[in-house]
Amino acid sequence: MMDRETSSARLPLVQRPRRNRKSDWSRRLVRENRLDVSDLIWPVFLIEGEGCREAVSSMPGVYRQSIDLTVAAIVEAAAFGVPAVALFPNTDPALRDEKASVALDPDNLVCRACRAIKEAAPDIGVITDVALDPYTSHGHDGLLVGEEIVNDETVSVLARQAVTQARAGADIIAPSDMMDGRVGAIRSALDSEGFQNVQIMSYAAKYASAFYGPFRDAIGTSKTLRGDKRAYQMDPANTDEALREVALDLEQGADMVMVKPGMPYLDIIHRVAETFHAPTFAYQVSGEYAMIMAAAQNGWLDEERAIMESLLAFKRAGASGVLTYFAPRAARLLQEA
Ligand SMILES: NCc1[nH]cc(CCC(=O)O)c1CC(=O)O
Ligand SMILES: [Mg+2]
Repeated sequence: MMDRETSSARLPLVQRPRRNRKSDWSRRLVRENRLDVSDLIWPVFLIEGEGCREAVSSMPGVYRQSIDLTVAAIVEAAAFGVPAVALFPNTDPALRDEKASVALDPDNLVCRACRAIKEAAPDIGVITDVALDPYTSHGHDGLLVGEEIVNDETVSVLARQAVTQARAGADIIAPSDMMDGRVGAIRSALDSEGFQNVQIMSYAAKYASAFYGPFRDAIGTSKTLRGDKRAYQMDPANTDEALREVALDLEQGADMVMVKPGMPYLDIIHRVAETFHAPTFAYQVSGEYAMIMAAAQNGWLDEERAIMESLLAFKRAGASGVLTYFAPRAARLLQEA
């Protein structure tokens, strides 16, 4: 029997939320969200050559690799069940020009990689990036005329770039440029070339963010980028505008939409998912990757726990999946768990 003093200290609570947390089996039983390998899209960086592998110094553990090594890594990721990869080329600076000519070359790095991946790993989805920044001498996503990134002229190049990628076997075209009207133009260009089944994942709400820094190191645009991208990427202060952007892209034929960056924009992901009920993806961008890795390398964070918690947060916010440089690692951790 309890003595009078102890029992009088008991709070008269009917609800004790801690009861459900008392053991692992119980926590699993009431868990609301789960991260699954099928949620992961792996962005990879390409370079020319054979057997070539270069570290991206601002992204510890991430490499730019030639097509052969990329294909081998993707075969492995596919075996773990990663459903899709996203390709980003580091173009030889000598090949970059004002018109982004290489974007339309059917034998550019991305197109060759696409064909090689489709051949070696036919069951993984290949996502190609539509934007001109890997190909322009000034590092902008569109054509620069005077001081302006011109919208409509850029859109017609983007539509041709998309068709070029579809011909190389791309499964999903992902425009990351933020020009107005590009989703509609890409949809009709794809359809008129017989690519009705090629999907569009639109970077619908992409913000002008400081968190893209390491990515620009990876594709070699940090040094060449003239000015910034605020005249086409969104103002980090805005939410309603993100909903208007998403609405426009869905009207124009986007099959999936994306919010980018990820963790600082979980509120946007949540509102987009709740409002449109369309497949909504988050991009955990290079700067987010760099933050977690830098803190972990300093011993300030538990690396694996921080990775998995950050990814689960996207699911909780309502994302259908997440583009993350941690994809192969997270896939392995999920399998071990
Ligand atoms: N088309 C540009 C593009 N596509 C993907 C990223 C960033 C991805 C990342 O930071 O991981 C960017 C950077 C930018 O807008 O300058
Ligand atoms: Mg838009």
